[in-house]
Amino acid sequence: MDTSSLQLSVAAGIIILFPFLLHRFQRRRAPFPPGPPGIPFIGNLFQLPLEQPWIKYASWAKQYGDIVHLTAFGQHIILLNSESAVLDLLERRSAIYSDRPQLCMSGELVGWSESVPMISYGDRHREYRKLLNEALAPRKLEELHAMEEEKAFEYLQLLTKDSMSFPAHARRLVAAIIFDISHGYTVAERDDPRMELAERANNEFALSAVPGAYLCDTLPILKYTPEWTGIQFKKDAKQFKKTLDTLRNEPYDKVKAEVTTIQPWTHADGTAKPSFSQRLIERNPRPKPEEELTQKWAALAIYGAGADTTTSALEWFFLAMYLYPKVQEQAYSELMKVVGPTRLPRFSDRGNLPYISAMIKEIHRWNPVVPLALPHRLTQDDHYCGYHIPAGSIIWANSWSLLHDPTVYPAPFEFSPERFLSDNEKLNPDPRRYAFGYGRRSCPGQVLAEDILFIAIAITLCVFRIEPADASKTDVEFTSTVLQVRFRVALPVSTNRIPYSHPKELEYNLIPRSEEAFSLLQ
Ligand code: HEM
Repeated sequence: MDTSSLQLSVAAGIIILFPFLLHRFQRRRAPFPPGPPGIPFIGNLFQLPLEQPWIKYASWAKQYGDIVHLTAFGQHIILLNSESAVLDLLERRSAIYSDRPQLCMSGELVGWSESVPMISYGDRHREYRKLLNEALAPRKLEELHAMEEEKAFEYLQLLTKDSMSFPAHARRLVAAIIFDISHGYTVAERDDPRMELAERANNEFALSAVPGAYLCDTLPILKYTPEWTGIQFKKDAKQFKKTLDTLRNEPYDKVKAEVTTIQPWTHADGTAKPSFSQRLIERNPRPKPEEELTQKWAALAIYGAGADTTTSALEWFFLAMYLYPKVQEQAYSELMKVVGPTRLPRFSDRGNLPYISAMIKEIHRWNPVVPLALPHRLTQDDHYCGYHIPAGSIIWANSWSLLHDPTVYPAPFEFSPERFLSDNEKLNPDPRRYAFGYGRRSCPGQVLAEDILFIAIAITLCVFRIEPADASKTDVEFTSTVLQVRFRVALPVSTNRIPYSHPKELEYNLIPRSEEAFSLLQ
């Protein structure tokens, strides 16, 4: 090669490689997003708020910008506080932002890391989502409306008998609908063993995910400690795993035993009620062990991820009704105009009840049940808005902050369904876009949740007026527990636990609307 062609080749090489080299150079030079200064090695661990972290995160955003960087023991944490950042990263770049962080104790040792919401992004997750999306498609869910109306009627009857236990009845209603869908199981009127098992599993998940409670989360090597040493965390893991395995296997195995095509030689009598599990078993009568496990986890996810969230939204509805009596009266008057006093509302009325629909949107906006979505995990280094976001970062999207931005939702702390009835398209976008999460991990149960909320809300308002027990008390207290567990343990918030939002307590009176309304329950 002569000198000139060598020079030419070098120049061409530089031109071709320049964008790549520049990108690498920028990437290496790019700083982390700004954030509050931390302590060496420990990072910002002690600054992470224990209660309602979304509020502190929103205030950091005002100080440092829409993308905030924190660390805890070397773990990078990124807080996203604007719509553009959330959608750019979690939706437009969802191929690399859809993983989940894992904990050693609750994830690996107890086994939750295989569950739909917690599993790492990959083939198994895609398989789960395929099964769930198929079963929870809007057209499929319409077939369930009659069953849901029936369960809502039962709930109203129980509420009439014992009006002071709304949270328990709401929880039972949601469980009754969900277990019917997932396993064709009928929940008992009280002390249902399967609901108790599910709550125990949730409780144990909460305990096993408490940051700092188990040293193996900080030093994963400890997981290899043999059981014969009698070490406590191994004993706890064994007990929690047993509960989780029972909850995943028993309901499914019961359906399997009832489907005659599987085991015609047993006493199975073909009595399996139509359900998600029953259809999976019939469609794939001889699954490989791996396929069967996938089916079991998918069936469990409907209860596991759907029950507490939907019940919480109903609690927020209750609270909003007694804090905002004018809204309640407006909803009631719409119901009386469309449904009238001589029957109960049905799904077929929904299209004619715009105020109720706006109220449900406002519940999702006013106090989103999952204010920070679930944590996403970035799988490869990324570069955004001039910042470097390292692979392995835990990403929290502050949905609460987006839903309380006064430039988008004026007077954001007011409960005002009217905001969704105005013609101004620029303001008050549909809050469900944020309340149900993002990208490839967004909630597959949204339509089901909306159905349950609609029927429970419409039917309650037709029969009862909800009043505060003490009208002078107007301040709301929140909790941000891991899950709403029976004993409502308030637990500190870690880098990758899931804070859910609940009202701390409900103090209300239920006043029957009329003799006529009451007689509808007979
Ligand atoms: C008001 C009720 C509900 C709300 C507000 C809600 C909200 C959410 C949110 C914010 C996420 C996390 C999304 C993300 O990581 O970006 C999620 C995930 C999930 N939700 Fe819901 N949800 C509700 C009800 C339900 C119901 C009824 C089901 C039943 C099937 C369900 C099943 C799931 C599952 C399986 C996931 C995990 C998805 C994945 O990781 O791929 N949810 N939900």
